[in-house]
Amino acid sequence: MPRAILCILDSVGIGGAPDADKYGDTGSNTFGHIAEWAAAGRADRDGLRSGPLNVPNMDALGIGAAIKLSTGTLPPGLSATAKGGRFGVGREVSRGKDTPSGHWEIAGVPVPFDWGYFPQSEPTFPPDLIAEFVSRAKLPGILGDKHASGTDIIAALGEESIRTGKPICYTSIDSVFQIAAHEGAFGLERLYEICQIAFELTAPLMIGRVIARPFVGDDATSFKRTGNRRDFAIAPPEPTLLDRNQAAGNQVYAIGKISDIYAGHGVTHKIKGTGLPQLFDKTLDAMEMAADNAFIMTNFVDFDSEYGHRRDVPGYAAALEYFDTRLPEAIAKMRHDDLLVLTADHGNDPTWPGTDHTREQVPILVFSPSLSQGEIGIRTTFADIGESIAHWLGLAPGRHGKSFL
Ligand SMILES: O=P(O)(O)O[C@H]1O[C@H](CO)[C@@H](O)[C@H]1O
Ligand SMILES: [Mn+2]
Ligand SMILES: [Mn+2]
Repeated sequence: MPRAILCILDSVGIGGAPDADKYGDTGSNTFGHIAEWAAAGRADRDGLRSGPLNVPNMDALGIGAAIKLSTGTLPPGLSATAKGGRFGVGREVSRGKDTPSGHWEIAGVPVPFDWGYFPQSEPTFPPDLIAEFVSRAKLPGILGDKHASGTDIIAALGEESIRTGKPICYTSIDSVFQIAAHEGAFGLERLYEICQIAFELTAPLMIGRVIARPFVGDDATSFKRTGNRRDFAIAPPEPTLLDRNQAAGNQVYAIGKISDIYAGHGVTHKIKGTGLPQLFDKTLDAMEMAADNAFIMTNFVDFDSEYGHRRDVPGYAAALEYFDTRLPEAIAKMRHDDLLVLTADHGNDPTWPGTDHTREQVPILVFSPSLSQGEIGIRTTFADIGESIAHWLGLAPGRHGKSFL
């Protein structure tokens, strides 16, 4: 009986989105630019990595061919043809270039509405929203109240936050209200409690997520965010592939951020993890445990949060190379009728200006021991990924997208 394993390499875009101009992202290409920089010796870091990008396993599944299909250009060091599996390109119809939009559409539900966003001004949050938040959460006030990179704002305001008991509230070009506070001084449970209050206040503004960003450390030089991040998210507007597989009586393993991204809907097994090694281990564990017709979905967030937003090209390259070294373990564990799909939810080109996501097409790399090699072309919605998995698992077709299997 079939099973499906869907790996979201968070932010691993491959350029070429036809509407990238509306986002100021024309020419961005996360994977392609990393390969170019690596080939030019611009992704070297002592003790971490050096030289051309070394991803033979993803290349065999068709990453080079997918990038060529997406952009017309084959990045250096990659192959124009796949050696196994089916490769293609995903194009997003949802307007947001954010994590929930990408994930929901991949799971068969394009986002039909516009998210709320906070303006680039400072303060960024509506004063009445903050007044209500401070009052309901019984806070002495807040810090931040602007667009910021999470690591930078913790370095800048973390000490003051510890001293005053005021949490750091910030946003980005995504539909987010993020709250950073010290795990010890402020308290993790207290942080989650105020995030829940903020979520209730921001949901009517169509803000997609409130994100708890706990950190530890003694001062600006040692502050570090922990794996206790938690996303309080608006639920998808229709049943996703997760709901559909659960409703059919099957298992749904949600690994890493997945459960948060779908507001827990359709999840039968919620498995948390931190860092690429652990997330990969947990995916392999799930492959051991999963029953017939199970759907296993993992979000590998580090590509995005640790390297893309940080504009860290060597770090991103090393992360791709690490993931690639682990791929044969997943393939070795596959049963004859298991399906493995690698894709991404948006781009986050580390060579691009700023620190935000980039509007890109994404790779769709599909492999099963029982599937012949081939090309699936440029799919005009990410929902084709979810529909293909639904088809593989024997579920009835959904409302959006078409199976390529
Ligand atoms: O800079 P940090 O805190 O990592 O924030 C990033 O993480 C958020 C959620 O993925 C994005 O909206 C982006 O702003
Ligand atoms: Mn993402
Ligand atoms: Mn991100």
